[in-house]
This record gives sequence, structure tokens and C-alpha cells, in this order.
Amino acid sequence: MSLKLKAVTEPADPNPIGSAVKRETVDLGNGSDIVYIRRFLPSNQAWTWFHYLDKEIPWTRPTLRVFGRSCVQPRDTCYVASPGLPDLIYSGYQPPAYSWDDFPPLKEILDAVHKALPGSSFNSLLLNRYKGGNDYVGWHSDDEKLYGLTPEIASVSFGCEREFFLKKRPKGRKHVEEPASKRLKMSDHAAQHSFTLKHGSLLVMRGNTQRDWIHSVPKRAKVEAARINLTFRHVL
Ligand SMILES: O=C(O)CCC(=O)C(=O)O
Ligand SMILES: [Fe+2]
Repeated sequence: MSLKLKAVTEPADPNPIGSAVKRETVDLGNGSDIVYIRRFLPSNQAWTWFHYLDKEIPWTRPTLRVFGRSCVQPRDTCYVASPGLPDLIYSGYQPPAYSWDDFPPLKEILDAVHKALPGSSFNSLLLNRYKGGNDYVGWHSDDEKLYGLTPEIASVSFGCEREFFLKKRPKGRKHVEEPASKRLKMSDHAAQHSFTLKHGSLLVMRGNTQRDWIHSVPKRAKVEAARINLTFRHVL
């Protein structure tokens, strides 16, 4: 009887988290760039996390002050940060900072992001939930001082895909979040980029992007399903 040796290989995980999956880089010029990884998380894993976040995160819809007027933020939000960091305040609102320990899956997602972006060290997270197509984020940049001059912001998307637009920051205008119009004017097209943020994708804004560009996720009348977005940031 001859013994045949058979090489036994574990069935390979087709997409281990944080592994080398295809990434696209868009050079916006002047030291700004975007990295987009469409298949960052395996779809099943991303759905498990979507349902966890949808249910377990203490979502709130705060009242903001924009141009001296009060308005309800057009999406749900929550904030998580490491202990001892300065408070985040935007549009007159200071979100309470929850702990990473309160939501263990967030630490797993953070680990995956760190693996995909060697050298990064995020210590805070702003979560957004868009319940349907009426929820949006208006044109803004995340240029709060506590992130420093060239912040890296890593954005992970779950659930319904939505469009993410970037356009050059209008000259001489200080940023304040303003409603995102449905369509960009033709004259704006040269200095704009758009990405369809897929379920399980990772988009990273780097370099001077917050200084020179503004971004938005506009309303979409036909969209009914929810989307959850996590933006990881480093507070100095
Ligand atoms: O939902 C998104 O993809 C973007 C969210 C965003 O820009 C922000 O939280 O600052
Ligand atoms: Fe933003």
C-alpha cells in the first residue's frame, strides 16, 4: 500500500480583513489625495456590523447652530473617542464622547483600518446614520483645529450605497456646513470628483484635502434604505 501525501490547504479566506485588496488613488493636486478601497470588508462581515451598529449605537439627532440659526442635523450621529482628548465641538454642538470599550466591534473595525493604512493611529470616531434618501451631509470640510493641518480621515461605509462628492473649496470662504444641492453646476465639473460609497468600502482623505476641498453626501429622493458611515480621525 502506498501512502499518498496530499497537500491539505485550509480553504483560503477570499478576502481577509485588512488584506491587500485593490485600492484606487486619486491625486487631487497640491498635496491632496483620496484612496478608495471598494472591497475593504467582506460583505457578510460588513452586514453583521451594520446590524450591530444600527441597534446598539445611542444615535442622536442634535440641534446645530449654523449661520446663527438653529437646525436639526439631517442625520443621526454619535461620537467615540479615547480618554483624555480635547472635546470635539462643531456647529455649536459638543457631542458626548463614548468609549471604545462600550462597543467592542468598533475596535475590530479600527484594527482593520489600521492594518490597511500602515502608520495611521486613529483615536476618535464620528458615526453617521442616514436613515433614508432625505438624510444628508451638506458641503463642509473637517478642518477643526484639533485634527491638525493635514488630517487623515478614514471613512468606512455600511448598507445602502450613497454618492460622495468632493469639490474645490470656494476661495475666501470660511467653511460652514451648507445644504448640498442635488446637482453640481456645469461650471463646477472640472474641480469635482464623485465616488459611490459601496457597502464595506473604505475611503481615505489625506494631505491637504480638508484645507483645499469640501465634501458632501447629498439627498437622494429615490433612496429608502439606511446607510451607516464611520469616520476615523486622529485628534492631536
Ligand atoms: O457619510 C459620509 O460618507 C461622510 C461623512 C462626513 O463627511 C463627516 O462625518 O464629516
Ligand atoms: Fe466630513
